[in-house]
Amino acid sequence: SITLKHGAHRLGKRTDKQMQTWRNYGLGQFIHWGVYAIPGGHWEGKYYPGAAEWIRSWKEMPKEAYDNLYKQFNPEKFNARGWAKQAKEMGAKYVIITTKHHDGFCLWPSKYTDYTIAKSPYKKDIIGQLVDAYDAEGIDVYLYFSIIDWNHPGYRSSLKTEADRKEYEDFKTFTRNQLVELLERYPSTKGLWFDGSWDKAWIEQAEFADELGRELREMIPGLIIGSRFRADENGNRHFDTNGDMMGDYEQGWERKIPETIEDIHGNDWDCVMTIPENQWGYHSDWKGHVKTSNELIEMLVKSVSLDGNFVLNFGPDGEGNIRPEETKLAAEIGAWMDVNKEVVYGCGYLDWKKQDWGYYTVNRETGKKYMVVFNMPVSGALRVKVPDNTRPDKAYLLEQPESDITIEEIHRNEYFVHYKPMTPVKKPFVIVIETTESDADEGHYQKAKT
Ligand SMILES: C[C@@H]1N[C@@H](c2nc3ccccc3[nH]2)[C@H](O)[C@@H]1O
Repeated sequence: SITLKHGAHRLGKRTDKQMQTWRNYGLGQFIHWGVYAIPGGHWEGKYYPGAAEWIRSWKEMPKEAYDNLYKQFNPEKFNARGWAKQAKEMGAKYVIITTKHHDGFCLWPSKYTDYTIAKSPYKKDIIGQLVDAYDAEGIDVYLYFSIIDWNHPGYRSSLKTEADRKEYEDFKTFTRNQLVELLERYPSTKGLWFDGSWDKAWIEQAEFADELGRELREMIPGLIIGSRFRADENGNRHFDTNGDMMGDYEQGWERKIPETIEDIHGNDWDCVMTIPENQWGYHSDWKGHVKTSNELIEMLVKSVSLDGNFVLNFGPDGEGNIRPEETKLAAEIGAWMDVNKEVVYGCGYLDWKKQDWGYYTVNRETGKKYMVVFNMPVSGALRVKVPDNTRPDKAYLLEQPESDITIEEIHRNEYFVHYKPMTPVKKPFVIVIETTESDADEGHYQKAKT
């Protein structure tokens, strides 16, 4: 490997308490809220086919019109306590809240720009209310911050001229000032979720970004920052020139989930996911497939089974309401978590061969192993392959600990867990499987000669 001044500053996972807490969350909530919720994906009767929070970039949206929307932002229905209560009931252990998206509108009264909530009819600090409400529910708060800022005069996506560079210096100072301001105002923040860091201009700021990250981490010991924040001195993002991840967890899984344990390269990671195909901010007319709670629960369990966190996005409307579709899904996920949360919280990857019926998770403290079943085989026989010197002794339904499910040995290190549900299976369910470390098997299985 080569020597880097601004590459990864740590190899391997962070082992401190704050990161252990992060690793054990399992389920998080993303909130995308801002003035883009006012048009909600439409303008003068025209439908915007892109992501609602990007409507300012649409050729049909006059920039002037968008940039004046804040003058009508007055979300009277906004109820931070209600949002936090709903997230608690869903089972979210952390929340990531947009402080400022690509449009540059600040949901907190920043003193470094007038383009903030303080200058809207609503006036009050939205971030402060959300931080207090989620803290009160015991849900850890993380702040989303977009480096891209279409409102700031010094922002550039690339630096072509000396004038660009001079302007961009002001933008860099502004960016640092806002981040320091956020951590000073909201010291209970556990981490920052950076976005919009793919511009050439920012990629060239390896030294500045590295120094800024150091300054922010000094302000809040244990602060958690993902791999999307900065590039190394050769312009490499997420992974430096030596292939080592920069930051505390991998932030590359946006609307996608790793397939195998090899895909995560031994790093912590989160998946951030939308309910429709690709809408983060409020769009009043979702087109295409809207994910069901069964699909979202499978994504959650698949993420946990591969040692990651799953963060589900909510996009409140211009009035401050959580839309009915999201309320319904939050309730359905919450009902499932009420019964099955122990297969998510504090759980991770079990190195048993993945089977078609679903996913294994294991509790990192207790070693308790779970089979989370999504696809019941017509036979009712759930195949389980165990590592050498491991013998499954007992299996029972998590919901009925007194149930005793038959385990049949069918081959060396291979078993059928025979389960015939009494009633039609409508939601994923969990079988707990207990094992003992047995000595080498008696060798009564003969390998074929071929
Ligand atoms: C977490 C998500 N990241 C932002 C985003 N902007 C993009 C531009 C191009 C490709 C992907 C993008 N994701 C989305 O607007 C949302 O905030």
